[in-house]
Amino acid sequence: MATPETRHKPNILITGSPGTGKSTLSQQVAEKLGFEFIEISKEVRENNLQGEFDEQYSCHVLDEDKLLDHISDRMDSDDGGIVVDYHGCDLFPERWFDVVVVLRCATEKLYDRLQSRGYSKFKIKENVECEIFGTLLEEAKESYKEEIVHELQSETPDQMEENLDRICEWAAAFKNSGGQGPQSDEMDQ
Ligand SMILES: Nc1ncnc2c1ncn2[C@@H]1O[C@H](COP(=O)(O)OP(=O)(O)O)[C@@H](O)[C@H]1O
Repeated sequence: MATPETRHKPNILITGSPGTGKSTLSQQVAEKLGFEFIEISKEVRENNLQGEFDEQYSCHVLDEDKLLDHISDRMDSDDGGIVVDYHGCDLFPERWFDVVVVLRCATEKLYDRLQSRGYSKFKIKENVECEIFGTLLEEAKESYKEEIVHELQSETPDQMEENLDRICEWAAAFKNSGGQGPQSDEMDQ
């Protein structure tokens, strides 16, 4: 079972409230680094990993056990080099990730992004509140070592580009440290 000490390339989790830009950024990071991209919502849809249907949110609830089983071989491999995108982080084993990024976005912008997706008023309110309370950041800090958790603003295309560069630098720092995990002083520059 791989750990940050044995992994050849870092595994990166990109999390945040829906609409903060996770899938767009994750795709770019994976492309730039030549890493595999696991978009959890797509993985769940394509592999029938849903649980029951939630009427209020008008979507299927995730079957967490099925999902973890489904991706565990890849996540526990010593190869590493996987970018995961999901609006949650406490369901994954802590050992799976070397870098955890929490994307943040101002409420008005997030509201507009979710509205243009055609979300119901209820769903927009729930997701915007999740962002206001910083729920995902809190969850990430409770689930992973603080030094690997990074909060990044994701409101403008410039920020998206800066975030891409920073994450790639952290991935390189992991490699330079010989698979010992990125050093916190290198990561916070
Ligand atoms: N930093 C950003 N600057 C401008 N637009 C962004 C930014 N991040 C995301 N977006 C836009 O917001 C929308 C939601 O992004 P997406 O990546 O689907 O979010 P998520 O995967 O977190 O739900 C997309 O239309 C995307 O282009």
